[in-house]
Amino acid sequence: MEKIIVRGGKRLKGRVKVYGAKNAVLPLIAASILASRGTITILDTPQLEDVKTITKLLNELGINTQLGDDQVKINAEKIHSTEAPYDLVRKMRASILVMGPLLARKKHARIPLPGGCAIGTRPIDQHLKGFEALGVKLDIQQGYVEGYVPEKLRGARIYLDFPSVGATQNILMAATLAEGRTVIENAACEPEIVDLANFLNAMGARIRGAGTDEIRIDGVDFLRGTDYTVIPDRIEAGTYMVAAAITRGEVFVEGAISDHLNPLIAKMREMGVHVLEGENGIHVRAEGDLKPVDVKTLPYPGFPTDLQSQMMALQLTANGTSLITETVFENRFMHVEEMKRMSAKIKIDGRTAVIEGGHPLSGAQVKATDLRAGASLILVGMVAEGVTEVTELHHIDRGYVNIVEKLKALGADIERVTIEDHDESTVDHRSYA
Ligand SMILES: CC(=O)N[C@H]1[C@@H](OP(=O)(O)OP(=O)(O)OC[C@H]2O[C@@H](n3ccc(=O)[nH]c3=O)[C@H](O)[C@@H]2O)O[C@H](CO)[C@@H](O)[C@@H]1O
Ligand SMILES: C=C(OP(=O)(O)O)C(=O)O
Repeated sequence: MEKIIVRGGKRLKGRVKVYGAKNAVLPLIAASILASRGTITILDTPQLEDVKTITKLLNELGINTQLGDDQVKINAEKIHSTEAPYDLVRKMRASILVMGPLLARKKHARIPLPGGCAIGTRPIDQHLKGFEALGVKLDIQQGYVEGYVPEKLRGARIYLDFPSVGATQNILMAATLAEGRTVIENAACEPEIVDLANFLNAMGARIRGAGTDEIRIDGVDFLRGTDYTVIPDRIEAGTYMVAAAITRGEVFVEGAISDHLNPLIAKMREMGVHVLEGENGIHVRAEGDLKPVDVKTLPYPGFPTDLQSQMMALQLTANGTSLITETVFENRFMHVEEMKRMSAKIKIDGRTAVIEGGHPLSGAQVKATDLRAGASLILVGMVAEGVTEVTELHHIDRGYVNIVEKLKALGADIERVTIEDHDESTVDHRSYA
């Protein structure tokens, strides 16, 4: 078993560089399925477990991939299969993003239903509604969703009931090769959507309006390979910004794009954290008392749910009562019970967490209940008295490369260790996403 061991009390200082965005690169890799000519190279690709999982998934479809140190090369000229294996999909919900590209390219896809996960039920009804509007026939049986295109995909006007990031991406990808115009209304506006549209346009697609709530796609006959650099990870950047503030340190987060992080920057400033937005990154400095602040998670440009637990860690160090209302996922407070083991004073009232800041925190043995929860427990550990041990690291590895090394370089007392565990089963029963 692996653990991250943190000893609290160190002030972080220095410079940390963010990698390419997990939530941008996964859809780009899925979208590569659409390129029937030439090779795609995605630069600044982070070496995350999720990236390895989706490239393996492409390999299962017969697609050639080469994952290098900071790039992935994909040649999807030949595709042998249109069925995604359950073992890969259960590891990573973003696997569902291969469905739109497969339907567009091969007129068929059979994908295991991704199911729920720790943070919520996460249905895919909006993805499926979009596919049906484009002319896909769907059949759901034995835990799989199967789609086929009897004739051609045809452009349509699709209104999303909620601006789902994944549904917007899946429909956008399918529509690139549909006949005529598709309009996605109430589309998600996240920077990762804009990045996907820019990537598809570089492949020869005709997409306008990405980044607004109405995206128009005019179908083309084929897409081709291109070289493309993925955007920096705003959630990784935000995590290091909080790491600087929570330890009352001073850190330059290189590569962070402030436009992508406006809600976090605004809330940190309300708390009294000094945030300087530069061209090449964001400088964060904090000292002394911080003020409590109320936060509500929302689709972009609102406060991101993926930074909710990290923000909660910071609120624990503010003087007074803060609130967090989680409106995106119905069960994204799993970290609260773990934080309570570290003496955090938090109460949950429905979708709102009431955080009593300013009380001493103590190190404890805790487990990462999901990806961002894992990061937030490390953050609390950095200001807790004594030793914190975080387990279930497979969650953290889905989204953070070298988090221990990066925090150590900033001065944190942190290490990752492997403990012999004789009772451990040899069968991997872990569910990841
Ligand atoms: C790989 C990736 O990019 N993951 C991100 C993506 O996830 P993901 O794309 O899964 O998130 P969505 O925006 O789709 O989900 C938001 C909400 O919509 C609901 N919903 C979604 C689709 C659907 O068909 N029906 C439905 O009800 C979900 O259950 C959830 O409550 O956006 C989330 C919201 O910013 C982030 O937290 C995830 O990190
Ligand atoms: C929830 C997340 O990812 P996923 O959608 O892949 O589970 C995340 O990145 O915080």
